[in-house]
Amino acid sequence: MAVYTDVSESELEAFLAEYSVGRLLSYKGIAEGSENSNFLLHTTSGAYILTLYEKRVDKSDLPFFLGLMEHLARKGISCPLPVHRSDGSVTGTLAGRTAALITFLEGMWMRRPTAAHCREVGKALAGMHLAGADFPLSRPNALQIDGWRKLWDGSHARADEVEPGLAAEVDADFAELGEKWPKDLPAGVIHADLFPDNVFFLGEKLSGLIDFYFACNDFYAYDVATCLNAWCFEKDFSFNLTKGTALLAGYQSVRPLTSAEKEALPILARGSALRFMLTRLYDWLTIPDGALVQKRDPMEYIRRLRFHRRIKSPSEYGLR
Ligand SMILES: Nc1ncnc2c1ncn2[C@@H]1O[C@H](COP(=O)(O)OP(=O)(O)O)[C@@H](O)[C@H]1O
Ligand SMILES: N[C@@H](CCOP(=O)(O)O)C(=O)O
Repeated sequence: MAVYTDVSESELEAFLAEYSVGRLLSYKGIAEGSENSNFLLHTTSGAYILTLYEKRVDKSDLPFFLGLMEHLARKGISCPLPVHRSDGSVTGTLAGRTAALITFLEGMWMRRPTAAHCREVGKALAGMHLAGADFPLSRPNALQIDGWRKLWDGSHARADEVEPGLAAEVDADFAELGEKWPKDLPAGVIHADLFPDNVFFLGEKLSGLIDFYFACNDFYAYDVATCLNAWCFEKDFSFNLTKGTALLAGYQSVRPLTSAEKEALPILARGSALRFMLTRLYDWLTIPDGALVQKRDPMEYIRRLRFHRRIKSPSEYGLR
């Protein structure tokens, strides 16, 4: 459920009066998503998404996130476009929250992506990396190793409640990743959360990317590694080599990886699995049952971590 804040019709109409989007016809909360409150709106000029930013989004990051969507859309990437208000700004206040209106993207996310979808997502990710290269703003990745440590410090004492031995197992990952994490790879603006629920398709054709609220500056290959984790594992946690091959070939058809990036892929995939395991674990242990925030299973990413620890060569991901 991702409607944390209720919005009344009269306050929404007052908010919309600052936009040239016509008259409000209908609005409803969207159950999907986890960080913010989202509503689907229909007005006499079309469909829009209204987002009320909740407490996990730092408001000072909004110019980066919304500016990035605008920059990418201008460069031909299919993603939502923030709608400007009459004073030129892209955010206002609604129901006590900072809020923005963005354009509606057609399509749906794939619950069971195929290799063809993986290839498309690889191409789109590389296209986004190239298009973001001259975006003038930057935002450090708060979820790099120091950020992971903070999450781990808040979870370590109770980690063995999820699986006995987990605390020691993950301590060893931290030690190894701290030592082996690459220092210098091609970097720029990355999406950082390009999971299937953030990519829309119309049939097998990718229709757009959404949810840029983790976007930041980091290694491009780290974004590729995140996609391998999110798109290429099956429900039984086996890695699907056909999907990995398709995703990496799709990416490289637009932006070939350097040999240093290829070599770093196993460690980046392991780090990315640890990052998502940690945010999930932290939420799992700290969010009370019955709260509105959607809790995701950290074990899914522990299983991926174990897979990456055994990788001997990047070719095991399907890299050519
Ligand atoms: N521009 C958009 N066009 C169409 N649907 C959207 C758009 N943005 C968000 N949505 C819908 O809202 C849901 C939640 O959006 P998302 O940005 O992932 O939220 P959160 O940041 O809270 O996770 C998506 O799964 C999708 O159904
Ligand atoms: N993709 C993350 C959670 C972030 O959720 P989103 O709804 O903002 O995409 C995970 O799976 O752990």
